[in-house]
Amino acid sequence: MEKQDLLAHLPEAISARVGSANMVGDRAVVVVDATGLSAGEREAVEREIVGALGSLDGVSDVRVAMMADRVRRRIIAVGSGKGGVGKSTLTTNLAVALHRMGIKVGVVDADIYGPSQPKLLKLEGMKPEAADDKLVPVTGEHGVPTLSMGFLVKPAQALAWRGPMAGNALSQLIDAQWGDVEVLLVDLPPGTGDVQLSMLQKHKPDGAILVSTPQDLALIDAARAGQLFDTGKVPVIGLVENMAGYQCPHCGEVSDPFGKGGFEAMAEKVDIPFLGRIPLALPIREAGDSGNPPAAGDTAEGEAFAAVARKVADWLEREQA
Ligand SMILES: Nc1ncnc2c1ncn2[C@@H]1O[C@H](COP(=O)(O)OP(=O)(O)OP(=O)(O)O)[C@@H](O)[C@H]1O
Repeated sequence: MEKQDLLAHLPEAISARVGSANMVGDRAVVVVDATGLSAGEREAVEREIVGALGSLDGVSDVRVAMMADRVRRRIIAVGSGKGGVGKSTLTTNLAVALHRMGIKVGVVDADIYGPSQPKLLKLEGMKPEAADDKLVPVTGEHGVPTLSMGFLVKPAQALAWRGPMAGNALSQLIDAQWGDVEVLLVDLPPGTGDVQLSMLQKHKPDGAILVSTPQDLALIDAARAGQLFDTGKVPVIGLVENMAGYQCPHCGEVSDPFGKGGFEAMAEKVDIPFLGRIPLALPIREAGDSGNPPAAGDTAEGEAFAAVARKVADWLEREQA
């Protein structure tokens, strides 16, 4: 029996998903594209195929293989020249904003020395389980599947880690059961260490977003020149200026203690797209502490993150095309 003969016995909705179907001796072997199907739907598809083909003359056994990982998953690394500039805050809010736009996004918190995604996404106390030797990301109320170094190790332990251990831990997070996640945002530790190297060598990102505060211009400029991303031939999607301008908690007026416009000019000079400006605003810090990302709401701060997310979505679309 040829593929067409076997497909003729399956409902159209199922045969449309069949990549290959052939007979190996008296066994029918069917490979199905299970992209986007839940575990229950996959079981139902498998039952139906076994039921339909198992009763045919000449078929004594049916094997169904589900190819769940046909999703073209893009990895976007979020990095910074130095710590404390809001890289984790941006990653969280970008993920929540992209999720609200209907993009299937997941977060890897690769910051071994200061994993903060469990707190930012209100996942503290949750633990990922393992299935088929792979971690299953946890998903909280913000709807973003997440895996964090914080789930694997205590920060004090991680301080003693050397390259290979950090690299292995990163691989466990990235090669996890991400299901139908299309975009994986990776919150990197600051600077250029073992995790970043491992990221470039083993899990080359499709693009990178750099975060900086306005007064770090010189630093990021210098950092960029020697940027791992450049040498690793990872396209920089753009720069985000965080803590730009101070928003008065009383009157809401924004002032610019570090000046204004220099960041954009710098982005232009080094020919990197400017993705947007996030104000230095008390609600952003408070939201981080309570695990309620502003991007989940419709405040001015939430809109600032949504604007960056729209540019990232544009990039994803262009890159796909
Ligand atoms: N735009 C902002 N307005 C006010 N507070 C902010 C803003 N962005 C970040 N913060 C606060 O600054 C602190 C550092 O932010 P965050 O942890 O996101 O930085 P990071 O670059 O990831 O740091 P690390 O190097 O520790 O990973 C946090 O307390 C966060 O709530």
